[in-house]
Amino acid sequence: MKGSSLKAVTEAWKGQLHHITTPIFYPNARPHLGHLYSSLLCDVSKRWHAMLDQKTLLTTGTDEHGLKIQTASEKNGFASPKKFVDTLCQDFFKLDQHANIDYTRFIRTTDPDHAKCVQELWNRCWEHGYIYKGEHGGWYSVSDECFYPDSKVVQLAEDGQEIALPPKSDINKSGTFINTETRNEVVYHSEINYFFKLSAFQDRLLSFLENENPNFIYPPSRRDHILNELRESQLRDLSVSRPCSRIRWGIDVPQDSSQKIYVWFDALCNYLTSIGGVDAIAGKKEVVLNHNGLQGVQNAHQWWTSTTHLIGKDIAKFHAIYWPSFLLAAGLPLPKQIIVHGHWLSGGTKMSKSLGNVVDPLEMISYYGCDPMRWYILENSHIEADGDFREDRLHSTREQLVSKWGNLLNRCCGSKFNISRAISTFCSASENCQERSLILKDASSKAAFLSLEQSLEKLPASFHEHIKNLDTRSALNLLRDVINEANAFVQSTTPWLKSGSDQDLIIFIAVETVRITAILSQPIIPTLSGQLLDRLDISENKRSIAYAILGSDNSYAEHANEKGRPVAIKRIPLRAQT
Ligand SMILES: Nc1ncnc2c1ncn2[C@@H]1O[C@H](COP(=O)(O)OP(=O)(O)OP(=O)(O)O)[C@@H](O)[C@H]1O
Repeated sequence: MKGSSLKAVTEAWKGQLHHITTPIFYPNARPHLGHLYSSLLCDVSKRWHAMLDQKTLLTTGTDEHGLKIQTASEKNGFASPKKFVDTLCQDFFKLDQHANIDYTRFIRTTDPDHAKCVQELWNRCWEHGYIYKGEHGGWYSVSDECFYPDSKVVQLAEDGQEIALPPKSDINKSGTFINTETRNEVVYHSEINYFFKLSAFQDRLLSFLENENPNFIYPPSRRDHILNELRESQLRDLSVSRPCSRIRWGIDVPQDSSQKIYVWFDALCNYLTSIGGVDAIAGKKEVVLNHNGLQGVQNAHQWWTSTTHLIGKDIAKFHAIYWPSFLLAAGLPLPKQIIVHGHWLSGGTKMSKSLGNVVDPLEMISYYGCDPMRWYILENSHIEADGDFREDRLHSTREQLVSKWGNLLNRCCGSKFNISRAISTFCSASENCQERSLILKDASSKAAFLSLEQSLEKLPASFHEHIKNLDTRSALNLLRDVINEANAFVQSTTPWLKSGSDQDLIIFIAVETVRITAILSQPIIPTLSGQLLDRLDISENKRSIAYAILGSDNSYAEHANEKGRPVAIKRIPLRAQT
């Protein structure tokens, strides 16, 4: 039966909650392509789930405390770290706005409700006996905001050669030491800190990830990576505070104002704050969230267990080991899932603010447009792999949108054809496609028609299968293939040399390809797909997933074949390299 697989999908998903989170980004420099990538995947996921009639939230924001911010603020001559982050977070707002990221809350860890939430989480862990005071000595990286064991540190000689770490007593503390993975500098510190009993959660986490919820970390390769880490090395208790003498810019430890809470404990808690806070999630109090554009969200507990964290692989350990442990210690439920994606590289290494090897997404958007940039990123990445940015490929992606999709639409909208007549004839026809195809005289045209009809029939459910796992590359390949198939069909059947129902049948299936692909691509390219649908005079209330079925809308395109209608997307040259 037509559209039955799509119906099964929509029925199963309808009415459920979907909360997706981006990591909160460190505003110590302007955002780059990597930040946009995480936000974009979340935006697509949110928009797709909304199309499936789910209630959705997307939360994002900035991680504004810690030594890195304090130091960068001083270095840049700001009067206070707050003034520094107030300035830099504007770039993150701007990127979201220009990239059309439809978030419901942009949380800043300097928001007053957040400080309260962090202290509540701390208090719960403290009351349950999972936080204690002790002396801490270790290798600390300011850049990575964490301590490393001796096994992950080497000394650098003056000529840059790596030397094995000398015994502790012989460590020349004025030498240069680096972490072996991130290559960032580390320094030896000994101080009084509060510790979190991370070691108490090793078995619990192993059993959870192995048996209770093997899909908690996606993709499986990332879960296996975390599982190996848990199996092979003993978790050590984690220092979760820093003395104020070293870090002034942070949230106070509730029991001890001489200490500030470790930035990761603070930052991870944003996910709780943004949907109502600890007590609301624990079900102790009811809150009504007034998120931007979404009034009156209730039941924080249910939202929390429907939460997916999307993160880059650089922060997998913090989300998959530390975060569940903090939550378990606090007696809170765990979120639904953690999805981990790969990195955009530049010169073979991770694009990062600290290294400065970045692509400025705003620059690309301002020249090539938001939607071509969105399509390019989503088609040229895969969550399991790292990727390289190429501006010439972005340009050719844009070219393809113009020459394939735009061309198919423009052909159908030519003044020789009458889409309105074509769809009113074939949408209301009682015969099935097999019978319709008989109108076409030659066997190869009939076969091509039936093949295209089948591709369109299968498209929505297959598209869903890929998008639900954020395999946007495969999803976009499906759209591209069917558009190519429709172009080839029009080219070979030459409707401009035909008339009557022969011509109408070709135009019917070609324009239906544009309509269905534009409906499905709304989460990917929200503006451009809207313009394509506008060009076909498709009413606003017929753009939902239920209309992504051949022949499901019999009342559009009344004026589509009139001359002088605006074109959705035009060609531009590759940007001149400066
Ligand atoms: N190169 C990248 N590729 C993909 N995602 C990235 C990349 N860089 C950052 N991100 C996203 O941002 C998150 C980290 O944010 P952060 O602000 O720490 O970025 P960063 O550029 O790595 O910063 P820094 O260089 O200051 O450490 C990652 O987990 C990921 O979601």
